[in-house]
Amino acid sequence: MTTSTDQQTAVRYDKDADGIVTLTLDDPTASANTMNELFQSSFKVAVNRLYDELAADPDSITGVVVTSAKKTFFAGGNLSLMSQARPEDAPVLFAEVEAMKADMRRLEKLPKPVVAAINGAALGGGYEITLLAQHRIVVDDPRAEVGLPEASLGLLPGAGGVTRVTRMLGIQSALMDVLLQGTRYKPADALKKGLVHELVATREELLPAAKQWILDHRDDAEAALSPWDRPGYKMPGGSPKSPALAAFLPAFPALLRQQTKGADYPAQRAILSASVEGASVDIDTALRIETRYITSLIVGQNSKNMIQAFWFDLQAINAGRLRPQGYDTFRATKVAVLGAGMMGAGIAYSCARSGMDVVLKDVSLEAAERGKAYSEKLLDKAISRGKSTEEKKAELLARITPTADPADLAGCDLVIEAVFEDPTLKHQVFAEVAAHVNADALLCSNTSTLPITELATGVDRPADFIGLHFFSPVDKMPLVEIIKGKQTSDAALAKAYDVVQQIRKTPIVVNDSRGFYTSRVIGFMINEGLSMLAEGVHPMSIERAATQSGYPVGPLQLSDELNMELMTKIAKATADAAARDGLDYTPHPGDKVVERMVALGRPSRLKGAGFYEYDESGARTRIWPGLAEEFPPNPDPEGAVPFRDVKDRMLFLEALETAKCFEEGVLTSAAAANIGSIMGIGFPPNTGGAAQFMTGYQAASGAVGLKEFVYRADELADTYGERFRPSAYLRGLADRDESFPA
Ligand SMILES: NC(=O)c1ccc[n+]([C@@H]2O[C@H](COP(=O)([O-])OP(=O)(O)OC[C@H]3O[C@@H](n4cnc5c(N)ncnc54)[C@H](O)[C@@H]3O)[C@@H](O)[C@H]2O)c1
Repeated sequence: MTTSTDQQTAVRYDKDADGIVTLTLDDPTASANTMNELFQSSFKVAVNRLYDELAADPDSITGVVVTSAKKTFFAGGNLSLMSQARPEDAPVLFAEVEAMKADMRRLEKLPKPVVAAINGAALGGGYEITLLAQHRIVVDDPRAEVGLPEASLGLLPGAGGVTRVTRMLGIQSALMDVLLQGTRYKPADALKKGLVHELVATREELLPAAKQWILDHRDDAEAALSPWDRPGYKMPGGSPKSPALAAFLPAFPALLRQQTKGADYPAQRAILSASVEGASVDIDTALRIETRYITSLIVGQNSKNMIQAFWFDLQAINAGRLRPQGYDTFRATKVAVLGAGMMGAGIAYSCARSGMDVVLKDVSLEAAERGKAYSEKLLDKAISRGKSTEEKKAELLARITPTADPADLAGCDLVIEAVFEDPTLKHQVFAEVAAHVNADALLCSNTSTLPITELATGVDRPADFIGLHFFSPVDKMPLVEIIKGKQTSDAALAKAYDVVQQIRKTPIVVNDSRGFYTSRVIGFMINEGLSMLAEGVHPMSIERAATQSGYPVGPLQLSDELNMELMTKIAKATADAAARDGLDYTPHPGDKVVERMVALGRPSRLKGAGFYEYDESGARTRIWPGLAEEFPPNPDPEGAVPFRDVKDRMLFLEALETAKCFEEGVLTSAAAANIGSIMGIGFPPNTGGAAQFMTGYQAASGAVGLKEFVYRADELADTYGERFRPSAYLRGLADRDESFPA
């Protein structure tokens, strides 16, 4: 019997003959359920109705099932609205969140059992709704993930998530397993963690199982209470007042700093505080404390920056914003990977994993087989971790054919070249395979620095030639930079975009330039770090400034990894090309440091000697003590360069070069700059990426925007040199209150 009213609602109310009410979340105005106004008002109506019916007849309702009619159970908060909230909106926002949470609390306290029947992903706000239930059943489908990923967007689970998960799992497990990392759990793992109580195999079994649980517990008064509302409830692992936990608690902020390498993530700090402070007080007070923290995060700048990159930009790229429209989706079936070295081996694995047949070609069969053995090694590791099986391994390896014979490339509709970084050799290998692969095969080069337009002169079909820049290690790195040469056709670009998505990586698209976007820009951060070394900044200050800004590693470590011999070669090639094209080229002050390290025979980790010392296994042991003689640190720690400037100089120079890439048309989209810089070259994720760092820059005064960025860049230029001076283009954008193209 359906008793829904005709009025528009996002929460349908149906009662069956057993007195079980099913609340079905089903927003008629959108494809997914979110915490919009309609949902909030519909939820209030539904909860009021439950209480009204029970007031009239306490036996009229046996229990409540909460489920959803959408593909995902519930998609969470409304991020578009959140990213518009300003500091002055805080009081209104606080009241709105509190009102919503009051209704949620009423459902939780209903004197009848509530069961969540989770039919699809319940992340963030979705999982918070299920926490109101005393029993959670989820369909065992890998898409039905549960968890609270808010931290990855600079937010916290502020609709009761921090408070209830803390009470459910205890402070330590709540923070470490669920809240701080924002981990998403597949159903079986969620069951193991205690985030859900029961799995069913199919969607069809979900409602019957939920209703059965209610019928089985209809006479059990405790079943209607959440654990934390039951008499005698004790928090798992103890409350902050219990001596064991009290002794351990002071270590948490340090642990967090260690995890983030000292980088500032306001959301993680707020989660820690909300969890611990909330655990010391009654649940209603705890929920209010949580509301205070979420309000301050929503109106702050950090969440806006992170939401821009990790939500809006990623979504746009996945939906094809950077792909030319009007071309059919391309699916590669057989790929020729030329060169089975470090990159080729990884590319072969990634392609085979996505189902392509791979012909892996090197100069000898042995070299090609060594490349294939890399896939075997990765798969053995995955099996030992329970992430793959012998059958899957056999299946994947069977798709990779190692060879030295170009005739084996017959039928390939895709070519990815990854031989040595030498334009003549690259021309040669493309010429060698041209007659064997399909006449319309997409031709891609994985060069990391050579301009695509020049490389394309070596093939008959430059329109089908494109750069596909992978990052190392290929199997782990999520990004591929697609480089469009002058003659590359839109059709080829669309195909390349599809190929990257086919191998389940994220594409960014840029126009041709030496070093494209990523390789070009990261060099500036490294060089700036090294030039500060020459200025007398202590090497550890430089490394720490980088990691405290949110870079994964500092510029000295990065130089050792990248190999300074290679960096010298790239700098020389760049200078030569500039001279040839009659362009201005100012050597960077950091180049001298690199040259000196090479001359000293300390070029890289690979050679066992660089800025750091390494043991036999290749592990870093300490900064090379001789460095202090080569580049004596200023005895006054702040004397050379104040720490704030050490941080800003690296960030700003990388950002300013990003702006130059927009100016030159290398970059045409802020989404590409943000995602490319974060996922490809480790630009600090908490900034939202290199473009967002400029447009969302927050000055010490609290003011936000490109104008503030330009002002600070001018300050740096006045002190440290003209390379920090914003260009007329950037200044123009700031003056006109404009931004980079989305
Ligand atoms: N190493 C990185 O981090 C990285 C990142 C992105 C792009 N790249 C680019 O990828 C390419 C390969 O780099 P790598 O690090 O894998 O180098 P590598 O030295 O590990 O491998 C190169 C392979 O090419 C093979 N090769 C040489 N001539 C060949 C020929 N005529 N036919 C077939 N194979 C031949 C070599 O035998 C070797 O196995 C370079 O252009 C490099 O700039 C490297």
